[in-house]
Amino acid sequence: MIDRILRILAINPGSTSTKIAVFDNEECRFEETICHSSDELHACGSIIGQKDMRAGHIARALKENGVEPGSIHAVVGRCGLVKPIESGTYAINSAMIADLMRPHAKEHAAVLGALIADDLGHCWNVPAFVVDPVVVDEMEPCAKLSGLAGIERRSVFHALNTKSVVRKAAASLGIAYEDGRFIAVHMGGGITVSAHRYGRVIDVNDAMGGDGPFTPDRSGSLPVGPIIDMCFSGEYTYEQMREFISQKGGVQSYLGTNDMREVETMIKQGDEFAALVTDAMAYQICKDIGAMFVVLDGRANAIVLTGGIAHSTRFTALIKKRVDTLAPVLTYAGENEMQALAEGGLRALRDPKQLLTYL
Ligand SMILES: Nc1ncnc2c1ncn2[C@@H]1O[C@H](COP(=O)(O)OP(=O)(O)O)[C@@H](O)[C@H]1O
Ligand SMILES: CCCC(=O)OP(=O)(O)O
Repeated sequence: MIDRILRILAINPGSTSTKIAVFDNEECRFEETICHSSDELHACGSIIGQKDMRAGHIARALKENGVEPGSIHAVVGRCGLVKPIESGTYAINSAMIADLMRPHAKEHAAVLGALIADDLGHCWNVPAFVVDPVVVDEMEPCAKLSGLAGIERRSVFHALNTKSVVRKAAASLGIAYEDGRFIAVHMGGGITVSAHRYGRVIDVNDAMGGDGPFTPDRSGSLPVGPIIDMCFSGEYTYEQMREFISQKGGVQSYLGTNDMREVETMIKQGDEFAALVTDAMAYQICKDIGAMFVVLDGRANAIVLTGGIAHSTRFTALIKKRVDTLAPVLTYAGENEMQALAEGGLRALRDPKQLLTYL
């Protein structure tokens, strides 16, 4: 018997790009990354204000690639900061849309994945799903305590990509994801170091919360004392302080760019400070890998490096030299998010019982 071909549109909005792909079953028919200039983004005013602009690019890309909307069976989007939930594929419903419209959810472009998928699903009368949102929460109770009553550690990370690449890494080692212990390091705009034990992410730094290593444009964890002083100095607004954590911290604050390719060029041209900043980012990542190794009771099948920065062999070498005695280091440069979105959508279409409900 020949399987019916199911066509999936996958939508993945990032802070500076919108990736879209169309899959016929597991096979990618086309994939396109639409890069947005900062002028194009600023002209929209806010992340939510970018929705129509990004949706317009998607419509154009579908047309150019000869994909008729009527041929699509489901739309699957990356999803942003909704409530903490279990890993899986969720039907987009009114409760999710209401949560995506809350101010805190609008801080990251991933919110647009669900909103655009929902619009297109209604327009084409097909189901709209999200897969492994950034708020997948499988953290152990012990990992939730911050050290101050009233502040709980959050699970906000690259769940979609890291679960997908760790599955691949496990398969390459001949073990099931659900049977192994892995440390995944996603190194992109945000950097997260996650401990995967038997298929669950039991601890991870908060990608958006001033936690973990510094990144191309986020501060990561900071000494709290000086931050309190800055907050009350009268020199900075609330929004400026938030920006240090989410957009204007990290490499951006030291070197004036968040593009690690530019930083590599600076280093090649002899810029010693750029080399020091890069070394420090790798050093902080390694400290968190060490912490997650301990979270996994000192036993890991592999350390998996992924995300855009994993394309840099100079950078991955800086990490390997400190941690390759702990476990084999496997590199999956870039991300596997489009495939992971499509696979999540296909699972839900083929077996609707697997579809989870967002409450
Ligand atoms: N070949 C490369 N060498 C070094 N850095 C790279 C390379 N390719 C991409 N990057 C960097 O990766 C970061 C973006 O990673 P990516 O995973 O695409 O981001 P996001 O997690 O935001 O989707 C940027 O800082 C970019 O400069
Ligand atoms: C919101 C958590 C995931 C994240 O940081 O994504 P980016 O690296 O794409 O900004």
